[in-house]
Amino acid sequence: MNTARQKTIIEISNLSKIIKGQVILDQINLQLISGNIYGFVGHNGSGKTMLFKTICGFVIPTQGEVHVMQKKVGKDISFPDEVGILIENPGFLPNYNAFQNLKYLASIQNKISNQDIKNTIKSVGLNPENKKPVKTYSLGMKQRLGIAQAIMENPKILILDEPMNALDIDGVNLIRDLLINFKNKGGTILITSHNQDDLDSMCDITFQMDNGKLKKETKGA
Ligand SMILES: Nc1ncnc2c1ncn2[C@@H]1O[C@H](COP(=O)(O)OP(=O)(O)OP(=O)(O)O)[C@@H](O)[C@H]1O
Repeated sequence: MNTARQKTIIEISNLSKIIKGQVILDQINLQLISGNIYGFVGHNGSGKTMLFKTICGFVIPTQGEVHVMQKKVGKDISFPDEVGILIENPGFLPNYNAFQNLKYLASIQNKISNQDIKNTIKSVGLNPENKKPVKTYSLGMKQRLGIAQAIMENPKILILDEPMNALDIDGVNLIRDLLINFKNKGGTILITSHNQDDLDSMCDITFQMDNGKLKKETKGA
């Protein structure tokens, strides 16, 4: 769906990544419109994480270009602004509690208040007053905190690699509602999952990655 208020938010042209002779991303072209949820599926090692890292400026393309909000990543900007990212395990400080960890990260930009941080922690089903250090958290609790870290500064784009990993059924439902709410307020989401049901229930468009190549697969709900 493309309405007058929606615009191209991510544009990828002829993107390839080759490491030690192995083609990891293979001439990817992609134009994403704001206000949608885009799902990416594919076998282990098909290149989903590498694609996300390239969009975030963590990996430099061998060939091709990535533009996020009309700025060329790696040229106009090193890392795109206003993007919330969850890729692999977020590196939390193990002896800090949830609030202290997010406060520490939020102090880099200093855009949000302590109350904003507490509200975000609550929104992912954690207790902002929990004083236990994050090293005592379960995998699912750490994952929820990782999602909180990605959304807390109210970015325009969310890039989430396997956000539903390790979540229980309540967690999956909570995060799904939170992401749909984010989209309904105009946000754009790129998300991977190995669970097709997770993606079908919220994605506008799903892409299939296969051996570094990308193709549009299905029109979701
Ligand atoms: N730093 C690296 N150096 C060399 N090869 C790498 C590096 N990072 C990833 N790869 C390779 O790139 C390919 C794509 O990996 P990627 O992590 O993007 O897959 P994925 O689709 O996210 O897989 P999964 O579903 O298992 O998370 C794999 O063959 C992987 O071994």
